[in-house]
This record gives sequence, C-alpha cells and structure tokens, in this order.
Amino acid sequence: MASKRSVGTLTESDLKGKKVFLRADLNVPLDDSQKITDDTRIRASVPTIKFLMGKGAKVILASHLGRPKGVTPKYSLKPLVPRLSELLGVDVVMANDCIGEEVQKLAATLPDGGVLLLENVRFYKEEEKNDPEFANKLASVADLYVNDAFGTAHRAHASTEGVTKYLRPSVAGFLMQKELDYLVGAVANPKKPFAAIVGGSKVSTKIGVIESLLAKVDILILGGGMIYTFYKAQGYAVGKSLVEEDKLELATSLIEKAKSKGVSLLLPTDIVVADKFAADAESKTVPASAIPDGWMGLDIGPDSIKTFSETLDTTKTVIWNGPMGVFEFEKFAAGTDAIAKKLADITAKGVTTIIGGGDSVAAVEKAGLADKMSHISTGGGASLELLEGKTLPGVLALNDA
Ligand SMILES: Nc1ncnc2c1ncn2[C@@H]1O[C@H](COP(=O)(O)OP(=O)(O)OP(=O)(O)O)[C@@H](O)[C@H]1O
Ligand SMILES: O=C(O)[C@H](O)COP(=O)(O)O
Repeated sequence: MASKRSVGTLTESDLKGKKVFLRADLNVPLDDSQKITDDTRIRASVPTIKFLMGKGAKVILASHLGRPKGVTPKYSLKPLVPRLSELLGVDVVMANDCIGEEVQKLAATLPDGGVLLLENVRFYKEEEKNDPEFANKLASVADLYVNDAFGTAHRAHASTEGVTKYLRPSVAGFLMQKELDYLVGAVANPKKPFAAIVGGSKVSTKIGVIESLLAKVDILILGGGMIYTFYKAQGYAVGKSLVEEDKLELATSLIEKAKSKGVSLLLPTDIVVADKFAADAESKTVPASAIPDGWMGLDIGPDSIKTFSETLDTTKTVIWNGPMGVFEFEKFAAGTDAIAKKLADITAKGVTTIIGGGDSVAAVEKAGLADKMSHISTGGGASLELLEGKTLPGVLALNDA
C-alpha cells in the first residue's frame, strides 16, 4: 500500500527552518547493559525523521521508554543516540530533559535539518495525566506537530494528545499513516476472502477483537490458549489446559454468532499436549476432543496446521493476532512457525498479510520472516484497540488523519 508522499499536507515552505515536535514511539527493549535488543521501532521512525530533515526542518524528537515512576536512569533515551545518529547520518543532539531552559536553548541553536532528542517524557507524571500545562510546555519549543507514535496512539497523554491543542497543524507521520492504512483501511475494505487468525493466551483479552472481526471476515481461525475454553464449552475434556470458566457461555455465543453471520470458524482438530508448562515437558499429539487427564494443550497439531494452511491458500487478505501455541518453548512453537511461514508464502503470491502487533510480531521476527509480510504493526495495544473498532485518541487529535 502506498504511503503518502508528504507528511500530512506539509510542504517544504511549511517546514523549512521550522521547529517540528515529532512524537515517535522509541520504546525499544534494552538489556541490563543498556544495549538495544530490537531496534525495529527506531528503524520504523526513520522515514518521517529523514523526510523532515530533508525539507530543512529542525526536528525535536520526543518519546517515552518503559513505564518509569519519575526520573529513572535505566529508562533514559540516551542509549538510543548512537543508533539514531547512525541511521539518520547526523549527530543527534540529546537533551537532559524534555522541557525547560536547556531544551529551549538546544532547540534555538539546532541547524535546519538537525535532530534534537528529548529525554523520556514519562519522567514527568504529568505526561500520562495529559496535564495541559505540561503539554503546553512541551509544545512551547516547536512550531508544529507530527505524530508518528502509532504504538502509543491508544494513550491520551500530553505528548500524544494534549500537545495538539497548542500546535497547529498537527499531522500524522508516515509510520502512523501506514499503520492506519493497513489496520483500518485494509480491514475495512479487504480483498476477499478475508481471514482472521486469532490466538494468544486468553479469550477475555480477545473478545472485543473476535466480535469486531466476526462482522468483517469470511473465515475465522482460532488457536492459542483460548481454544480450550471453546472446547470445554462444546463438552470436550481439556485436562489441565488453560480454561476461563466464566467465559464458557461467551465461547458458545461466539460460535453461534459466527454461524449466524456465515463466517467459517475453524478450531484446531488436533493438539500437542504437555505434562507440564515447561520447555522440557513430555509431549504428544492427540485429537482435540480427547485431551487426556493431567495433560495440557500447548500447541496446535499437524492436522490442524495442514487444514489451516490449505484454508489460508484460498484467501486474499489475512490478519493475524496472537500465537498458536507457547512459541517461547521450542517444542511448542511448530504451529506458530508454520502459520508464519504460510503467511510469508502467500504474501509472495499477492495476498495482503497483516500482523497485528504484540506476541505474533515477536513470533514472526523469531522465525526471521518479518520482511516477508505485507505489514507488521509496531503497536501491540494500539493495534488491538484498532482491531476492536476503537478510535485512538492520538489519531483523533490530529488534523489530517
Ligand atoms: N495453549 C496455550 N496455553 C497457555 N498459553 C499459551 C498457549 N498458547 C499461547 N499461549 C501464550 O499466549 C501468549 C500470548 O498471548 P497474548 O494474548 O498476549 O497475545 P498477543 O495478542 O499476540 O500479544 P499482546 O497482548 O502482547 O499484543 C504467549 O506468551 C503464549 O505463550
Ligand atoms: O510498547 C507499547 O505498546 C507502547 O510503547 C505503549 O507503551 P505503554 O503500554 O507503556 O503505554
């Protein structure tokens, strides 16, 4: 899907010499020695930063990192400076704060095309409270606002929402636009047949997504820990598998809803069971209707993989959220890996494949197939909320999205 060729409606004359407050989601994982272990979100933010630099803007880059309570050195954005500088081809200047005199001074001396990285906006509790005075202080350093922080767009925080009250225009960056194109655009107007694959641990966290997708898809494939609640609702023995007893009726009603809407609902027909929840557990494959006492289902079996794969071959658009099994344990990763491979395979044949954030993205990356999908979302919670049909406050606040 083609990205817009300019950020919002902004042209060179709007941007040359202007200070742009660019909110990105640079919330990347760091190890104990402050080394970045996955720079996907930094790389995903580069096109918008480069575009603004290229148009002669002074880029004031803001982000959160982690969930600090007050100023916490381990959540500083400083470790990101070398990687950002390398990717952007400039020396990124780092501020010790995100508001205040030093920030104003650094911004004032920033050359056209320069980049100033502000310190973690969550070092102030006012950020998450969406405090208007704090938002105004953030805004006071810039002339206009670009939001590229898709991963944080479901949060109505000062740097994602409040700041737009003080900076006009407020527009979406390339990444934000691309995420919306896929997660809203492709889902609203899919090429058919349209299939959704929903997995993950619990039905309760995916009810909204399943209900919303049932109104749109032709095929719904379920996997992961949530399926045992569906099996139990159908009267199957599920052993020690994960079950949400209070969601049995809901599972039955979702099955009925699928039927009434003419959605073809596929549950796995065979299961890889384990004697305990551990990487080195004993395992065997059993029919889904015959999980033995004392065993728990941790992955989908080979027959299910075959059926799911054949079904996916018939589709034109697929959205995937949530792993098929406990993919963190090698022994129970086969179902998730097979789905990732199948999606890579059909993407090459022209099917639009969208991976909706969180653990499914981690699984696709683990399988080394991230660049083989049509779209991999950089937002976990944000993509889930979009798939539930919710509006994101960080998007709603913009002029152009
Ligand atoms: N059969 C199972 N039993 C227990 N846990 C399972 C099972 N299958 C998958 N899981 C676990 O579900 C977790 C992912 O569930 P989750 O609902 O968080 O998925 P997600 O939507 O992809 O991620 P996120 O919530 O981060 O967006 C994984 O850690 C995986 O190990
Ligand atoms: O990692 C994420 O999902 C985003 O950066 C948002 O972070 P949060 O869940 O701490 O708001």
